[in-house]
Amino acid sequence: MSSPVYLAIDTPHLDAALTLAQRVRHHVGGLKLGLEFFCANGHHGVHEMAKLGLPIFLDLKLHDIPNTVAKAIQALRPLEPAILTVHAAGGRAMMEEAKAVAGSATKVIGVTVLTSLDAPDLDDIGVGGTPHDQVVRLAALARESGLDGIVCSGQEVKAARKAWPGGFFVVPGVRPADGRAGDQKRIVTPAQAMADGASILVVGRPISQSQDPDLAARAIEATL
Ligand SMILES: O=C(O)c1cc(=O)[nH]c(=O)n1[C@@H]1O[C@H](COP(=O)(O)O)[C@@H](O)[C@H]1O
Repeated sequence: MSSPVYLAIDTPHLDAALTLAQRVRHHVGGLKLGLEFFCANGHHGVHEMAKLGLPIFLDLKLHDIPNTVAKAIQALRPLEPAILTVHAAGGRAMMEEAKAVAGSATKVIGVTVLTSLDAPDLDDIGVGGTPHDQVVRLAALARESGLDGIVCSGQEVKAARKAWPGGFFVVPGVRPADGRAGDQKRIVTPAQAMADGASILVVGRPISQSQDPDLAARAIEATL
């Protein structure tokens, strides 16, 4: 079975991205290409990364009016990503449109509450309640809107999975027990996230910033 770990490729440099992905390709299950990579390398960069043969998760976190998001997704269709993200806070109509225009082989996933935010951060942007409550609320909305699943932290995935047993749950912000949190605020270990119902994990710096990325990927895999 392939690893549930998707490697976050957070660099604007295509050569560095290819080198890193080649080093770890046998110990990760897919590659996550985010805004930093896509803004610098566009469709060409995605095609180059896809040549490595791993599933591509295109993490653009689209968030705009329904028409604009739908048109953006149409423009991305030739890339046939396995996974594509939109912000669940964009609302029901936006998510419905997103799912309607995405290719049938693409899972459209709603980002709920970023793992870099905690309760005071939500308060700052006028969202009352806890991250947990907000994740559960947006997960229900994403499900009703026809999406395939959500992104949430490992602290909420158990509750989200319980409410949506057939959902696809993406968990970033995971850290090995001795890992550095950096800007992530709602972290759990990879093993805990999987035990609580994650479908896949997104791991960036614990692998990419390691002296030996392949060893770091294998060490994480061994804990699962
Ligand atoms: O959608 C994501 O992948 C995502 C959502 C979220 O809530 N938090 C989050 O960290 N991510 C992404 O997951 C990756 C985490 O990277 P590290 O913190 O370096 O492991 C980054 O590429 C983020 O863009």
